Amino acid sequence: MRRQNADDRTGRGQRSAQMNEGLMSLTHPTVSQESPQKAEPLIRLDRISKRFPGVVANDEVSVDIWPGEVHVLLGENGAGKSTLVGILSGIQRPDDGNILIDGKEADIPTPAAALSLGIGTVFQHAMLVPTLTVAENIALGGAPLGRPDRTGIAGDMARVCADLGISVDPNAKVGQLSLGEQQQVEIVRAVMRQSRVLILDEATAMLTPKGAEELGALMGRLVARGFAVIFITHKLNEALAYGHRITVLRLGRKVGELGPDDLERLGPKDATDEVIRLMFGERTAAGPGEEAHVRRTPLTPVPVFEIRDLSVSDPLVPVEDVSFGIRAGEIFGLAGIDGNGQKQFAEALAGQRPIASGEVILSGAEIGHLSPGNRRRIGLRYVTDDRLGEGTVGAFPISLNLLLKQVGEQPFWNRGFEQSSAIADHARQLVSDFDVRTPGIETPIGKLSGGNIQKALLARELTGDARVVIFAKPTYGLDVQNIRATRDRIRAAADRGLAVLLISTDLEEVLELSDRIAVMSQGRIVGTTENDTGARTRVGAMMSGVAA
Ligand SMILES: Nc1ncnc2c1ncn2[C@@H]1O[C@H](COP(=O)(O)OP(=O)(O)OP(=O)(O)O)[C@@H](O)[C@H]1O
Repeated sequence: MRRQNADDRTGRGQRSAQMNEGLMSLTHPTVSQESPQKAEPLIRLDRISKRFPGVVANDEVSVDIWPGEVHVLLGENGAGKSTLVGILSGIQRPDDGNILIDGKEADIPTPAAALSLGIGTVFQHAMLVPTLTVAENIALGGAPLGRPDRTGIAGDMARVCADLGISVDPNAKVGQLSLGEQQQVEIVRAVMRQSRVLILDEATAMLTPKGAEELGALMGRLVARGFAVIFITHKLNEALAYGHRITVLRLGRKVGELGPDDLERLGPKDATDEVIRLMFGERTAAGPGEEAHVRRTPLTPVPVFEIRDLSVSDPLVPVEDVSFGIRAGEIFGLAGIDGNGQKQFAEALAGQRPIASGEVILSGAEIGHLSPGNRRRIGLRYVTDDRLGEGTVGAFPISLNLLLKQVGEQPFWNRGFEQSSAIADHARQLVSDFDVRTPGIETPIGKLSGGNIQKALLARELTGDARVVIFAKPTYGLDVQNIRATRDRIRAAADRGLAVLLISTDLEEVLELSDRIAVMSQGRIVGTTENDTGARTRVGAMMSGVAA
């Protein structure tokens, strides 16, 4: 892990003056190199609030963005980071609060407005046209620096690239560049459009370790030249290696900020501990009925569901060598930041994706070669997080959706003929048992609220001869009541003796329900722990890429 010295970090170092002259005159007439840490921040977000139905994504968040600093935004999935930068980049409008740029109140109604205010955004997946060259992409959407001609653009680009230490061929087709190089092109484009603030939203998430390191070094060079960088990451080592200031968000609120002095004083180890405490520390607000995890039924000694050395091919996140077992009555939590292979893993277990190698064993029998339907018949159930896409057919009535995985089977179909009264009886029973609020069983399921669709999915997957249930992000996007109802169902399923795999990006949920917890990162299990005292910190550390 590399930390820059204080001069580097504030951009006050001697090297900046001459080195930057060319670039600064080209791009940055307003940022003073003498004192980037002047009294006024470049951007002040003042008590910004943003609400979505059922959730406060940003709750009076105040953040100052200084030139010459990489400002890291940290927080669990759903903490409110993307909403906050979305407000800055003109994608979202705040409900309350003010944005000040250079001390003056600013309105950012559109992405174009953000650009014209000097705020550029670089996304995880580069937003360039792959069939065009680098220079053509840079010229797209308006000529940077008022230069309509290609030669002029190429000249400006060469200067910016040279100054930032980037070597990209302007004539190369973007589709042939690595993702890291594409992001560099986006940064060059933003600089050439006179951006003063660069937002990098999980820009390192898809990069190789080398690509991430190069991007980190480039961020360092940018801030040394007086730019401000807002960097969102889930990796603590990156936050501490490249960040000069760290703001931690939790459940939409700002829960802490470590400035350059704090980071210097604490050093990497104590700063890591402090950030983990802020991100995952004591529960801030217990929801109704939330309580510490209590085991209610004794577990069987032998796992009923076992995964041995399972690997799943995937171009983005391959799953590698995953092994664990779940006993009847046990809830095994699989925590992790979204997009770390959980979906690929769950789909492979459910039979929706081929397994590259390894075994899936249910009650002693290897089932990895079985179709999804046959896995279901022997008791394996999968509650997908894609409720409307993969889990249900929106235009079909509830009654049919409740039987979607049993179409053609007795007693609901007989020699290909629908048995309407059996289907209706079954639907009425489940709608009543699972409290699905609907005008009727013939209502298209797509017309129901998210919470009621989830109830119908649970009804379908938890009834019959279920023995193992895999839940993928089961409460994602639900309101508080439906979250409670879903968690109660999960616990009740385990209490009935089912083996439960709970895949969730919500650490509170995993801690509330699980007996044991594993963390998946980049397709691998990076650690497993009992859900006992200290589990929160251990799991939080593993989720942030810090060894527990
Ligand atoms: N367009 C939207 N409509 C409804 N809810 C939304 C919308 N955008 C975000 N949310 C909700 O707002 C909350 C904050 O989301 P946000 O994406 O800002 O978090 P985040 O910290 O960026 O998470 P992640 O690390 O997963 O990207 C979440 O509960 C999310 O579900």
